[in-house]
Amino acid sequence: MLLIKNLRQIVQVVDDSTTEYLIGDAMKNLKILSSPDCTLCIAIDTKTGKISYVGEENGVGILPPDVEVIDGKGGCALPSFVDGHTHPVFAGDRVHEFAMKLAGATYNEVQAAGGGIHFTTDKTREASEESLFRDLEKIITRMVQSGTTTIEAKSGYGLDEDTEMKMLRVLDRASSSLPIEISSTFCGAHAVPRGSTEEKQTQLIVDRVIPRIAEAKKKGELKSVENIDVFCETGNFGVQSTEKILRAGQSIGLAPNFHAEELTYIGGVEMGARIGARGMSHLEEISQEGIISMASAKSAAVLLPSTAFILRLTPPPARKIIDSGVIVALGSDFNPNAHCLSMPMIMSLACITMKLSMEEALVAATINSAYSIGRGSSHGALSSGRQADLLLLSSPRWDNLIYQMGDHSHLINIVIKKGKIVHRKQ
Ligand SMILES: N=CN[C@@H](CCC(=O)O)C(=O)O
Ligand SMILES: [Zn+2]
Repeated sequence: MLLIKNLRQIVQVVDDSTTEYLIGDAMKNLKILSSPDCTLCIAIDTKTGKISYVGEENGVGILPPDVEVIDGKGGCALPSFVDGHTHPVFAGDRVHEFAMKLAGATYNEVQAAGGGIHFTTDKTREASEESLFRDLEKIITRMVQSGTTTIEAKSGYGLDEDTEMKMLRVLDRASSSLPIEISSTFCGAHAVPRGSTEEKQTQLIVDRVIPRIAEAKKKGELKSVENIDVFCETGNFGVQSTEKILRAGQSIGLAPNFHAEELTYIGGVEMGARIGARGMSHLEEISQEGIISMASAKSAAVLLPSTAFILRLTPPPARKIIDSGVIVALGSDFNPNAHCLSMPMIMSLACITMKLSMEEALVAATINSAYSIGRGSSHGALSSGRQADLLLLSSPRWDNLIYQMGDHSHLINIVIKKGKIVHRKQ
């Protein structure tokens, strides 16, 4: 057993192991335990990696002789973050394009000139599997240090069969060997490769790559691939091609979780709701009908505040989306265009640019983002029976983490994944 004691505050988010998400006003009502005398504790069964008790120390019962104790030092505990949208496997960076965008070029202009995803695709095709893994390892170390212990992570910088498979293998290796949990996503429809067409790329994905993924899954390889993604956008994949690809993914057991209505409105959300997509990301240009359809389909809206901020886009109508009862999650969208992997920064941006309250931002970055990758009842909250994925902060209040924008490396003392310490501040 691992016992974390001397805590002043425990942010449980919810105190059961059945709730899968919070919507509307419930996002504001976090379950929080407080003790001015710092008598709160969390007990973890290290054999299962699950939480066995949350509450006052005097209620924990008889401790086993081999109990390991962590002193919470009067700080607070909260669930570690689930990052609902990342592109962490790639070679090279695009700092030169950042300068172009600052000078006024739009995302689509950069891509049309052969940059953007195409630039990163060239570099990623050239890179060896080993070097992609080593780069990913460094990124994941920084994600864990900033409090993230579970991510959704996409392929999508290969676009051809072999490089997409290479990226998925890198993610699979990371998921079994690095201290982070990965829900991998096949995103071979991230862009139409140079020299191809939307139709040809759609056919390639449906006829060749998806069957190859199915085969690999059947053989017990690619254990972490769970989702299928398409960049559904003008100039990339239209609604019809997107539906075809997502349905082909669904037929081999992948959950649709895709990019929709980021730069232009084309009706991707209405289609996604109709086919039961588990999540849709970006949504800057979502329609009123789209919002209503997401609420009734229980599709998570995975909002990405750093992307809208960096590209100077009008942020999605987050208040309207929340007030309409949609399940709202957050993601860092870490990628060579939006090079921010810190979920505390993402929460701060969500509060400032999208008008979320701090409570709503935390719900979106924990239980609701867990829901967007099918882990809503096991991750993203601190209650008995849930996975012991949590952070210990040096501050007495959890919300300092959002308020002290960019200061998370100072505030996060310890990160625990499945009952094991995976980061301790030096
Ligand atoms: N919008 C599409 N895909 C990524 C960007 C990828 C890239 O520019 O490399 C995103 O979510 O922001
Ligand atoms: Zn993305």
